[in-house]
Amino acid sequence: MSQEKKKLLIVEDDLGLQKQLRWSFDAYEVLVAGDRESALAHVRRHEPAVVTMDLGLPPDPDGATEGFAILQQILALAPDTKIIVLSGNQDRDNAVKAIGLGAYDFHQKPFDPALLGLVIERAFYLHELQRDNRRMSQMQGSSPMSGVISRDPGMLKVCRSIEKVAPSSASVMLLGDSGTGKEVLARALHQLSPRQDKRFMAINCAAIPENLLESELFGYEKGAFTGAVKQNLGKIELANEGTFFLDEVGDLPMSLQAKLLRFLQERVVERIGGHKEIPVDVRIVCATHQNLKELASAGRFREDLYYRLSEIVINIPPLAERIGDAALLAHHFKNKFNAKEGRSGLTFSNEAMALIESHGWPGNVREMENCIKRAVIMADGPQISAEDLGLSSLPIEEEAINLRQIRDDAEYKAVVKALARVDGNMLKAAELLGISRPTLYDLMSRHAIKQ
Ligand SMILES: Nc1ncnc2c1ncn2[C@@H]1O[C@H](COP(=O)(O)OP(=O)(O)OP(=O)(O)O)[C@@H](O)[C@H]1O
Repeated sequence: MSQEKKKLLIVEDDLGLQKQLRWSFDAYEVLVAGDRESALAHVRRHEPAVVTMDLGLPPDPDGATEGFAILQQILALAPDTKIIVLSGNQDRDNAVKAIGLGAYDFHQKPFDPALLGLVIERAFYLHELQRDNRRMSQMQGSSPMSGVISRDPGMLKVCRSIEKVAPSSASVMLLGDSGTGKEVLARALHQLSPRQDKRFMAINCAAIPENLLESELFGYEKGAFTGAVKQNLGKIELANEGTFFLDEVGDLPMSLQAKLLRFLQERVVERIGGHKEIPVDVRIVCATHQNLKELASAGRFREDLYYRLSEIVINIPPLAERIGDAALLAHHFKNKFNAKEGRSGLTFSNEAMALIESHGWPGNVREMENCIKRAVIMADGPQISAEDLGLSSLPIEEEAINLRQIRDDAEYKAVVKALARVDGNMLKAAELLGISRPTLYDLMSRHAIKQ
């Protein structure tokens, strides 16, 4: 099946450069425009996700007024378009101004095909990500994933994995720290599976004493032990045809690990005190914050059970590693508790937001939820102050959201990391970064990085 090529629009009046760009990026469907009219016609007709453009275009080939005008018109027509400005050495200021007008990035002429290729690839990636994100938020309310608030690429990947594995019957293991949303995701998986109309039963292996856990899982017959005055079905049996969620499975005692394994192999349960094998059809989802592989090699978790439970493993990133999610979730919970507490219009002060963004959130989303709940109750005026959050750390310097600064920081970090990884070998570092050696030298001198 032929896959449709992604569309890249090149706005350039120099015929030689047009050709060069077309050749360099033939992995895309390249559209070319030499002036405003044809550029806008292509945008209307093909809606390219990424545009590269020269600012000096007729009727102002030596200035940037026409380039700026086209840039603004493209963004007015298709605001999500990622526009990469190709600028000469002398019009760097204009390129920066173009970023201020909404361009995605700029790249210096003469262009380096490998480096520009990377920038273009990243722009397509970002465009796709934003489209997926919008699709997700449009589905809000109707999709089982709507309860999972995130814009972080890692977390969105997790959501996509859940959507992918949900229709199968594979057992899924969710790995993540406490409060990262393992249960929310397990429920979403159930809702997206063909078992959605049946029960979702959950049990937390760490919260139930060992002697009760067995009867909770497998049930018991009347008279099985003192106090067993009537028959009681276990959670596994109750989940028949549905999904059974074993939270904190790493805390399952050894004796029950053997019993669970037997169930997974034979798919029958025997109630305590009973003599009948009862067939049960459940989809198993489990979760833990522990390193089960380590537990297995330390002899505290059965390896055979581990492999049975982990047909598909999904790693959930901690909140501190999710880009932009702290602020997003804070707003989400603030709106939720505002509505609950009847406090409309409550906002965060700048200091409170800076603190939210800089806090490490060791308790992840649960800590955030509790913190914002408290803050909504504590806030006196129309704003939530940093004190209302009740967090011990003080706000650190406000994080930069200036695009240029962020890009500079990222560039600096990538170069330093690449050099460190290859022990200072320039050729290898350039290869790793996907740029030419001269470009690497340029970057190093710009960021004052010593060889
Ligand atoms: N991405 C998210 N968007 C919105 N709410 C979330 C998200 N992740 C978690 N929550 C909320 O945070 C709380 C904790 O989530 P959950 O119980 O799923 O975490 P967990 O990883 O299972 O925790 P534990 O390991 O301690 O059982 C819940 O109230 C849940 O609704």
